Amino acid sequence: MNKQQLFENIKRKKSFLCVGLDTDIKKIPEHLLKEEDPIFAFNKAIIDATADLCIAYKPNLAFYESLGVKGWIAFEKTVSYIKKNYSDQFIIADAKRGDIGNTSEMYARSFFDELDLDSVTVAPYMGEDSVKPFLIYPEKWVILLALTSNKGSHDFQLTEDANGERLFEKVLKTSQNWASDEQMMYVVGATQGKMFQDIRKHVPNHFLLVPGVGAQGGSLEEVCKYGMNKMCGLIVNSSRAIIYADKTENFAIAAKAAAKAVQVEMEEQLKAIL
Ligand SMILES: O=c1ccn([C@@H]2O[C@H](COP(=O)(O)O)[C@@H](O)[C@H]2O)c(=O)[nH]1
Repeated sequence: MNKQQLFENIKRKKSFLCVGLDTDIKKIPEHLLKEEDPIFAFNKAIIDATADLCIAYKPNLAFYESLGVKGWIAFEKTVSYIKKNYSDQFIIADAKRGDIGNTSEMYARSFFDELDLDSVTVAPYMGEDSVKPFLIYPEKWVILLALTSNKGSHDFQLTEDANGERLFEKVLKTSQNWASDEQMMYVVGATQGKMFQDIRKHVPNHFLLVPGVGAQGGSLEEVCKYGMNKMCGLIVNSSRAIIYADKTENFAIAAKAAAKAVQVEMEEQLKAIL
């Protein structure tokens, strides 16, 4: 999917919501445990309930890999289900990969060749040769970690060099030599609030993947105020607040209501640019 198609989906659905499929076997409703593949059964119900309200899904690989082969099978089934039934959805593998070149090449192969996903999150720490192998696939996206939503983002990302440049700024500046805004996005946590102003000074036109609303308490209003651009430029993720809105047999209805509440807020925010 290219940038324009992403924007068309945002306009059509009046939403820039990404539903995070962080599916934890210990948190899903008990009645699903008797299913042959409880994780897939849960995901399928969540996807069917939310697809008209969001433009992207973000399964986080940790939740699947932690279950071994069964988890990987549930992940593949989930991806195939979305692609077959909701082909307009942008799929993000939140895997935070990145290694020496030939190893990154293998990661890229699994997410782009084998699974045909739209994008993968990548850590910038190992530099250009660790990111480039993901960039040889047309219309596939690297989503580079820039300024994350957690407290630990202060440990390295916000530290300054002798010229007062912060590490996340160096990431934004240097990585723009590797790919354009048609192939690269950045992760910026919703909890970073006003910092979106600084982010936009470096990357005015890029899409940003923004986790941290909902369970982590980030403000959608602030993200939009400081981070929205003329093509929206935001994919805002919420995982736990949507998928675990209810733990009973009504979980999918509750997930839909939680997603709807966010979408309504997004529709209001989009009025600034549409
Ligand atoms: O800076 C980051 C980068 C990634 N994440 C991931 O996003 C979701 C957030 O889940 P919630 O339940 O909505 O808090 C999760 O997969 C994280 O690993 C992030 O939160 N912050």
